[in-house]
Amino acid sequence: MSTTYITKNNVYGTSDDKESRKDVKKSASVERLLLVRTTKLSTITIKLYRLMIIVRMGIFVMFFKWRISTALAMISSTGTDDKSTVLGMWMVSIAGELWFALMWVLDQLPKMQPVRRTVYVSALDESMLPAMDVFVTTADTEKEPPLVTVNTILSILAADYPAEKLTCYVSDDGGAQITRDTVAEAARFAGLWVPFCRKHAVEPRNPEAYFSPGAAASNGVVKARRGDYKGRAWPELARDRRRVRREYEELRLRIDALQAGDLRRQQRSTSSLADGSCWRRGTAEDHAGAVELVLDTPGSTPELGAISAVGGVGNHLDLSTVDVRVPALVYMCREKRRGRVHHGKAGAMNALLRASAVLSNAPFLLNLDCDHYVNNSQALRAGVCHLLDGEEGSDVAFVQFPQRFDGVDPADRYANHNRVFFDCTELGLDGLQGPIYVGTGCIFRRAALYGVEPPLWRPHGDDAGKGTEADKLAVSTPFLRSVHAVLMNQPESEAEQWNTVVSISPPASSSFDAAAVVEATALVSCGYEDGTAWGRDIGWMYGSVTEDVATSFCMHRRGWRSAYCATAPDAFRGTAPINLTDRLYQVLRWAAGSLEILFSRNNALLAGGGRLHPLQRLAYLNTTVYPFTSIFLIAYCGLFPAIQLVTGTGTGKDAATTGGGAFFSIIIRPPSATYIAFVAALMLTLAMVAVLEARWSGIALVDWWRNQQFWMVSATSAYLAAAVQVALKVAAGKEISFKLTSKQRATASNGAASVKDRFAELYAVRWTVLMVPTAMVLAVNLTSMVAAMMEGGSWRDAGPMEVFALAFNAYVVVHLYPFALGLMGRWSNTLSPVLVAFFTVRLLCFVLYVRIL
Ligand SMILES: O=c1ccn([C@@H]2O[C@H](COP(=O)(O)OP(=O)(O)O[C@H]3O[C@H](CO)[C@@H](O)[C@H](O)[C@H]3O)[C@@H](O)[C@H]2O)c(=O)[nH]1
Ligand SMILES: [Mn+2]
Repeated sequence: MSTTYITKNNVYGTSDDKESRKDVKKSASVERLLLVRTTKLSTITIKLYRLMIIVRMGIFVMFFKWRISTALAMISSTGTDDKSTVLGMWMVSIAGELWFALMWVLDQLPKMQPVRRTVYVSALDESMLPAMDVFVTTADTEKEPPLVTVNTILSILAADYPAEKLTCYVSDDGGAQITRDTVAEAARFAGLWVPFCRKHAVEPRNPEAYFSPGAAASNGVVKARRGDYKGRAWPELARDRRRVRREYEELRLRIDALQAGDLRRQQRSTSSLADGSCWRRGTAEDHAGAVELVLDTPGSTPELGAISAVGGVGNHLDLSTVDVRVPALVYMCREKRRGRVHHGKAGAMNALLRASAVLSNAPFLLNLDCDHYVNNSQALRAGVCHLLDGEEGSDVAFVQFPQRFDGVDPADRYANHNRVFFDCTELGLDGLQGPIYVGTGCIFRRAALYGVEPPLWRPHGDDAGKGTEADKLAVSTPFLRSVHAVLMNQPESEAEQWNTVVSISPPASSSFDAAAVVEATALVSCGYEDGTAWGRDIGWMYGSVTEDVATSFCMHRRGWRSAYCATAPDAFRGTAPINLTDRLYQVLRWAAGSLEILFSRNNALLAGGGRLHPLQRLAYLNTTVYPFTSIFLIAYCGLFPAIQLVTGTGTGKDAATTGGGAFFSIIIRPPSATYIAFVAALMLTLAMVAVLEARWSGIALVDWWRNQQFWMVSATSAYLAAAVQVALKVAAGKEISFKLTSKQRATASNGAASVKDRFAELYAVRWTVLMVPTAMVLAVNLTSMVAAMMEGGSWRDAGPMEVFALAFNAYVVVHLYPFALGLMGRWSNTLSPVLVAFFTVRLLCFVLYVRIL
């Protein structure tokens, strides 16, 4: 964990709480409140890590110097006839090696200065807490089950945050009546759920996760045990829990019934099209806009509940000592019309940004995908610490939390946890200008989304509002007024920061008036953005299906910083793709979105702005060019072995006489000691960097390995497809669509079922064309190896190219192996004998071949 997490009641705090509390007291009395403490990592491990990276870069330089000079010498000694072939082959091979080296450097350099942050949540005074809007996006009731969204909403409403300062907005891009109905169901259940959570300090505050057996253990929350219990009397919790659980079961049934009814209506409407509009506002692509107030903002004074009857006579829930207020809840569905571009999630977020501006207009907003629920009720407060942290905090545009997932198989076969990114890369970036925004679990400063400059770069005395011209972002007067209210409140200095917070925190009015709701509806019409700078300079960026990377790039370029906030237990948790096909399509969308950014005005190399930290620029370059690796990779592990096969031999002395073998006759030399030493040094330093990285970040080596393995799988499948998609977009203008990831969970959540049964769906084979290149690489590998085996010859005839191809083949196969296991179906978890045999033979071939060489 990068963040030591200190809470008010100390229930979830870490062991060194006492010491931190002393710190807080001391610093509070001396100067201002200490909310965040940042420490640079300076252990011996991190120093060795930096050293190793530099050493490896040194080896790269020497290697390429040697390689290029050898190549030049060989080319010049070649007969004029073969010169161009030889030159071409050398160039291709060296280009590939240079690319791999460059990718490694781009990935490593921004990780050299990681920081750790300690957040002092307990230092936050209740009255200091600013208002917060939470945006939840949902788009498709089939891929995003309403029950998942309902749970997310409930976890937000029950978060430990003043009820009058919190507003939850749900955006429904599908325009489905069932979503509207289930939001209303969530609101009704919240009346019971929120006070229950408050009364017993329940965690996590997502009913499904709280009630389902086994879930608590897997999401880092220690299940309430009698001994740990700090709230009211234990028997009372047990009783209340039973009652609330019964109500929750009924909520589930009602949602099931709504879904069944929806399905029936859908079936009917497909048979008679005229009926289609009565269950929806229209279709998913064509419907009217709507903003509806589901729960109004409560008053600012706590309201104690009563002893309410739940589930019939004699079943009472005593809420007479609990504040029963529930935060406001708004349902929103932006207008969609056929033939218009809606910009996927980014469009929905911008509509939310405007609609919320004329309603609650909170200075900070949290963005959550419909499956990402609040797992730690203190998360919002932890995020606020970063944003309110004095002068430094005022330059923070957003606070990103790590993405964590439920329902991933224990082996994490498809590298869903992405540990290297979330626990190494983002921490490294936090030491520079801040982490990259990753789409969900992120708290934004509203002003930063209106395209203004951070205070740090603003000329003194200049107010933030000046930078934004009205015609750039608005045609609506009430909206403009709300924007100005936010921008005028932008702090100029540290002292002002506190004033701002205090002046913003009490909500402007205790309830939204009808006129505001009408205005909000106008703001989510699909023509609103025409002729404005939305998506270009304002709000979430358009033009890429990874709107997150583009949006954060624009903010960092403007000089804003961001902060990383990893809490224990995890702040938010979501669902990961359930099977390989889904996962590959997810990776494909990310890769295509990245390349879209590369070919846009937000290109990390070309986009101006001296405010971007140079290493930050490298990090953005890395996150936008990486899919091209597929081309080099496939050339190396597909093309080179294939050439070997096509030319008949790679090693035979008669190579020169067979067609196309000229290349090998010249290049093939005994593998020099220099070459072997280089390969060994490069591999060894790679391994050492990995081990040190795992040590300083606390991830397991197996996580690192998963990442490598899945990188190889995606690079030989989805990345290639992404490159093709983007080529089509650039050449023929074919737009890339936002294909949603399914949030269906592995079916059996029964604690008793074995791992194999629980993840049966995950291991099931669902063929996708994306796997074709991967399968080809595997096939070419196998055949080339067999061919080489059968060929014989003397080791003196082998050249560096061959040794390299061999080493590379082995590397590829080792990495693809677990993927092949995945293809074999569910029983593969216990190492299928067929694949073990395949792998052994492959290794044997390798050993034998090397001996023959
Ligand atoms: O037209 C659309 C498309 C998507 N969404 C919402 O966007 C979110 C993300 O979609 P999902 O398919 O779950 O994306 P992931 O595969 O999980 O992608 C990650 O990466 C994306 C960028 O590619 C980010 O937008 C996501 O927030 C982030 O979770 C979901 O809540 C959707 O409901 C919309 O509201 N409207
Ligand atoms: Mn998702």
